[in-house]
Amino acid sequence: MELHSITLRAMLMRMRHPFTTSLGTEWDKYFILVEARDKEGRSGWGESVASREPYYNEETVSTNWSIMKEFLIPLIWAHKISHPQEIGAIFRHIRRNNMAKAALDGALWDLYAKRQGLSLSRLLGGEKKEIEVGISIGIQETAEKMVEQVEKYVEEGYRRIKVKIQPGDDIPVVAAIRRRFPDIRLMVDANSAYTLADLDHLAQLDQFNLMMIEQPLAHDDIIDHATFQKRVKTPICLDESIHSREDARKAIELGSCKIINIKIGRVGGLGESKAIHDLCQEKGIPVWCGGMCESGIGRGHNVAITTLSGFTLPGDTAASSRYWVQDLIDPEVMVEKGLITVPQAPGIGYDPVARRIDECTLYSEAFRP
Ligand SMILES: O=C(O)CCC(=O)C1=CC=C[C@@H](O)C1C(=O)O
Ligand SMILES: [Mg+2]
Repeated sequence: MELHSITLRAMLMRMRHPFTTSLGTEWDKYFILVEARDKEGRSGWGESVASREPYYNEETVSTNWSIMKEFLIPLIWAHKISHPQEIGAIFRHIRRNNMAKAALDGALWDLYAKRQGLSLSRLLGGEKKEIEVGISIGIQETAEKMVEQVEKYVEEGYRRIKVKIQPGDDIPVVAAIRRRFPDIRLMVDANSAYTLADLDHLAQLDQFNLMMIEQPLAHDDIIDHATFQKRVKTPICLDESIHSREDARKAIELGSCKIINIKIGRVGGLGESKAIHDLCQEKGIPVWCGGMCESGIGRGHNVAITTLSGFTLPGDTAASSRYWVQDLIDPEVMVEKGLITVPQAPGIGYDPVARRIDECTLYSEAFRP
């Protein structure tokens, strides 16, 4: 693949509604968009899911920008890349910075798929023509407001509901949802808001027949999660703790979880996502695709990876309209009765809209080999 340039854009998109988790509230979306262009003028697109602040993990928009500029983009220029599957190895000696790596990796996979005339889904080996999706609902001021939100998304047809919890906003909220909806597929995500001292309290969640409890304990833990998993019958799902296939292998061996949330950004790209998927499939661990409130570009990548057969649980890739008045892509990601029809056009299959991208660009920088 002979590249002409890589352009980074710092983007700002206003969110329809603020999104609150135990980590804080997001009011708008500040992120990096990557465009990799080949000599024939085709473009591949990727998105970094690092945020303004290092709360979800240690990465931010500014650390991603400098890691890409100083280290990752020069590594791309220094290698002849014939298939994007090679990128993982090219970046390997740069520790972590997975969201920066994944953004460049994603742009190169999209570009490669377009050059081959293949959808990204097919290139990755995905088979599904449609994917089942759920939604992630942020913490609300009251349990009643949470029930209203759940009602809205159940009516829209989402295939499972995930609600954010934190100490003080947990058991009564879940109880209120269950009273109103005894049978929906329901799960909770704590974003590491609890410790081992909360185990008795958290064990009360077992009475609600939840699909899973996502990342209840520390972001860097797999030991205490194993202790907790022994204590509860509800499956534990790891998100923040899993950065690689190796992390997944160790967590599975220890019994730290029964389900894994795969986020392409958190694990450093599509190659590593696929490796975790393959391992989990071999070990009988169901996986699903997490979300980071992505624009349409990141959503497109999420849709493509979800078509792999081991993604047996609905993910967090909701419709574009869940966060955006107007997305960056055409057509937007649409969800009907909880299903997304997988686009068959080359690459991610959703076209970036140049005017919309320009409107949201704060600043940009182009790099040439
Ligand atoms: O709608 C989405 O994209 C999923 C939103 C979501 O749940 C999350 C977004 C960003 C950071 C985290 O709090 C998080 C998650 O933990 O899964
Ligand atoms: Mg999570």
